[in-house]
Amino acid sequence: MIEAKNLTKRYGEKTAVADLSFSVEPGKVTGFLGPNGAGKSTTMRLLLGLDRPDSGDATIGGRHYQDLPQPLRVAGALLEAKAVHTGRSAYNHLLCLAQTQGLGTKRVDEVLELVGLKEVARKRAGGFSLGMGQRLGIAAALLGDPSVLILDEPVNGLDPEGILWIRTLMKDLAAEGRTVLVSSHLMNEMAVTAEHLIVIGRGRLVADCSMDEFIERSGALSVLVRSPDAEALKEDIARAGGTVTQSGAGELTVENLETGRIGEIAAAGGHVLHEVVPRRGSLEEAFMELTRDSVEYGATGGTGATNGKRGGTA
Ligand SMILES: Nc1ncnc2c1ncn2[C@@H]1O[C@H](COP(=O)(O)OP(=O)(O)OP(=O)(O)O)[C@@H](O)[C@H]1O
Repeated sequence: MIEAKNLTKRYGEKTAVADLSFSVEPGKVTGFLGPNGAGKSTTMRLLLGLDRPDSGDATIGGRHYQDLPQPLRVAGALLEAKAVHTGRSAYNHLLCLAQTQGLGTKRVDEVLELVGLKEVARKRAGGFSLGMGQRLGIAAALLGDPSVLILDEPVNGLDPEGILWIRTLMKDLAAEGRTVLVSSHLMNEMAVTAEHLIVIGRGRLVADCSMDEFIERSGALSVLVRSPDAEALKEDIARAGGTVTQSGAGELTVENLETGRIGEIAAAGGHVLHEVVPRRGSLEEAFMELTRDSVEYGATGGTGATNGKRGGTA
């Protein structure tokens, strides 16, 4: 279990994280979302004791990360910027890490196998592609067989096969009862990976709820209607208070009215219906809707500021 209590972190004038509280439960993948510059990486660094909060507290399993005697056995992390000694082989990189925690060479071989780097284990990590570097970072996170995983953009640089692999891995790790906190900008990927969401904007909590609840809360619901009488039906639906747009020949998209009510309107007007399908909004739509006021570096209406963040290392 990860706990953040009233975390606040300032960099000069800039408040990166503001009075942020949440807890991450074991047994499910929790997605950590927020627009660029929202404070996700800073929060992860605070959780891992890589930065000190100005106020508040961050604990993993009830203890500060920096107080854990063998931290890799409790929490594994992948942060955005990699800290691999470029001259070292993947094997030696992991072996050095393992030795600091009293872990043997057997575990190094196991994680190399698990992340699919066995064949290139003796090659210089500096020559690795972005995707291979991510796999090595994930291997390092898994080295101590930890009960908590904190992964910042783990799918970054991975090809479709790699993305599917990490998705399955995260779900399996959660199903084993581990706590998995993962950030990503890929909404479609998050939608099929995370069960719970913590969403922040401008360093503050925007939502802490299940994926389903988050999408429902945004109100991004519509109904797809197919009818040979689309033109006439469209007028009846609009008269009944529905927001209706013609999305194709004989196809309508209706907002503000539920499927049952649309069926009643069609029956009352004698319109034939071929299809009435409720359409749940996407995570992307919900995210855009609920974080609209928290976007710091948007394409329009922004301040023109650039993201002046510094890379972190783990
Ligand atoms: N070391 C630092 N010094 C100064 N400002 C920083 C530092 N680290 C982060 N910031 C600022 O704090 C804010 C939050 O940054 P952070 O990297 O945590 O956001 P993020 O949600 O991870 O963003 P992204 O999605 O772009 O990776 C940003 O405005 C960033 O510029």
